[in-house]
Amino acid sequence: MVAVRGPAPTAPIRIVAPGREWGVEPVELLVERGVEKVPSTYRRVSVEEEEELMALNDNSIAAAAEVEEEDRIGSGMDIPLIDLKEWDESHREEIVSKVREACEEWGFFRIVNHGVDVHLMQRMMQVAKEFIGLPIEEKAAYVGRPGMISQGYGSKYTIGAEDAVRDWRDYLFLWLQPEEVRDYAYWPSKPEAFRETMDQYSREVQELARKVLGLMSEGLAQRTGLLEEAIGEPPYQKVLINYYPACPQPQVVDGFHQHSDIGALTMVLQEDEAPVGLQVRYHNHWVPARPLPASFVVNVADQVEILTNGRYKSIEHRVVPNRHRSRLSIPVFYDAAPDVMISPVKELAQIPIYKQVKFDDHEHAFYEYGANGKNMVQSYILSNHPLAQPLSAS
Ligand SMILES: O=C(O)CCC(=O)C(=O)O
Ligand SMILES: [Fe+2]
Repeated sequence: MVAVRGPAPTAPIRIVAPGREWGVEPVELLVERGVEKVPSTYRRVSVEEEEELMALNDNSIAAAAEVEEEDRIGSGMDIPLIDLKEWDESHREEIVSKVREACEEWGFFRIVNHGVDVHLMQRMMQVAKEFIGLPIEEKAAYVGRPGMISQGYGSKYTIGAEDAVRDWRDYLFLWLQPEEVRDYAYWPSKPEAFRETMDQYSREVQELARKVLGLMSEGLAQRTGLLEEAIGEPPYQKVLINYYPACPQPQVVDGFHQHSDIGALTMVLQEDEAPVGLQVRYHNHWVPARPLPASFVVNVADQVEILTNGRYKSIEHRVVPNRHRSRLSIPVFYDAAPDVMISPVKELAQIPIYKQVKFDDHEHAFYEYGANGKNMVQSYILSNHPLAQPLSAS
């Protein structure tokens, strides 16, 4: 199986022999082999710590494991839900203030009646599922280049930290906008509808992201355009198809280790029938972002936190796998172009908290060292700012 040529590729097509160039073996293969204990490279909790926890919780090891898993799923809280119906008309003011409050307090919210065709959302999830369901030899044709920020199929982000603990996750990563950055060599040719669906999805979600940024700008400055202009034209767009296989020991691994997103804004489509996987940090709780049909989970990402001088929060989140079922998610990232310099917008920042950062440097640092909470954003806090000592928690 070789990479199938797509329309108008912008980079040389690489031909990969199946399974030959995995930077890291996909989690799917471990699961297929029926591992009962996760390999140590995936463990976030040592065997000793796990045993201690279990002994503390209950004499029954099995029950303790379940309790631990329940704890990770969080309590009865939920992220804000915003209905965008009539957002261009009578309800605009109300919607703008809900968006502002959600961005200030949670950094996360869910939107419904957002204007993206529900059937398109369902088709996108369906083609993603069909791609992930292909035999591993076929997916191997799209394996990403080792050693760089790469588009394609794989299981490991970090390119610098060789010994970084791995996430229980396989993924397909594609750059979507502007169209010149697409590398169609990595766009699956199966299922047949994948490319056309992704193309349409990319356009509709980008339009929605722009509108949501407009609402976020209005919440700050009574006008659209503030954040969109700072991010610049053309904005970039990337997509992940995240696949979290069922895990025999979900209590000791992360599907996606806690992180904040690096771009400006993320819009996540979750698999409806799947178990809760995404959890959002809210003060000292991990709050589950439960699947809700026809909705997107929207989150503020680092660039917007910096631009708004910390007023809108790019909040840490993580994904936990499930013992019995896999889960798919499709986040789309709205980012600045690599050479855009991001710093607090003057209009919003009498005393800037953050120094200026080039988006490219921020993005490279993320892929070099991997997701690690909010470490990167905190390192941009100006040393003479009161928040620098101690570092602000989000
Ligand atoms: O799987 C999810 O719901 C979210 C994944 C995520 O946080 C990311 O891809 O940045
Ligand atoms: Fe994320």
